[in-house]
Amino acid sequence: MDIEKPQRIVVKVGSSLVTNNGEGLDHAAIAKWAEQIATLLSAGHEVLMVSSGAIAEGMQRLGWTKRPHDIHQLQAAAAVGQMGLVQVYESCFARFNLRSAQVLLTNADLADAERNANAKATLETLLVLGVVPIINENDTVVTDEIKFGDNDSLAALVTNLVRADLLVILTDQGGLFTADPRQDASATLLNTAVAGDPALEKMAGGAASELSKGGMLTKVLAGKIAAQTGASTVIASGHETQVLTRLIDGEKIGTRLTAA
Ligand SMILES: Nc1ncnc2c1ncn2[C@@H]1O[C@H](COP(=O)(O)OP(=O)(O)O)[C@@H](O)[C@H]1O
Ligand SMILES: N[C@@H](CCC(=O)OP(=O)(O)O)C(=O)O
Repeated sequence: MDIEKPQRIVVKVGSSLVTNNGEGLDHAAIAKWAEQIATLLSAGHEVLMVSSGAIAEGMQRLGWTKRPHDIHQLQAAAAVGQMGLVQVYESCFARFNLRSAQVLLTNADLADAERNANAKATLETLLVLGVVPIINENDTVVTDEIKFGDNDSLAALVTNLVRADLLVILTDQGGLFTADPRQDASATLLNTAVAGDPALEKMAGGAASELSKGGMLTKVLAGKIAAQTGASTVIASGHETQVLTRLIDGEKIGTRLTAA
């Protein structure tokens, strides 16, 4: 690992990845990311996580098998599920003697100068303390993000906020394909592209399941936002073995969107 050049990295994990086929949170997967993040921290890197999964976990805890359409029920599920989400992260990071912290934000918070400055100062302080921030949308106070599954753009805004070098969006596909691989078997993986290229938006389709919302379009748009502060974005599969440590070691995995 390149300890000469430590990087500040935002890692976003989506609902499709953090949950176990509708059977609650995937503890084993979360433990593996925690282990890799522990390795990155000990090499001098700084890592912030943006994790979805509150609604999925809340539905599980409430015994709901179908995602409700009522927005307030979704908000209630997120409030229930967020408890479980941060419990799993806390216990997984504790295995590596690391502390984690719950940070709930909205796009509107980051658009407000005073709240933006406070969020930045808190996150910077957590990083200095060696604590891993676990960020999610504050679903109690917003509805748009739930409707559009916009944790991808929240991750990009966090990348801008803390001037991270890299945004890694882990999902259930190997990266951005020329078309949705679930619908088009001939789709091929893009290895690199320039963030903000409008052609990418045409390739990106919607989400895979009822549990996740954003699909690939919000990831491509997140790459465009992250590039505004010079960060590259990698979209890669969270199922890939040691994906985070291999990426930071310079291995080419998934799709890299570079800032022009
Ligand atoms: N061009 C594309 N390349 C890859 N995946 C795509 C593409 N277009 C649509 N998708 C879909 O996007 C899904 C990932 O988005 P989503 O389900 O919202 O994941 P997450 O919960 O990780 O945010 C994939 O499973 C895939 O079906
Ligand atoms: N804040 C919500 C995230 C909503 C969502 O669908 O996000 P994602 O799976 O990243 O497209 C949650 O934790 O369930």
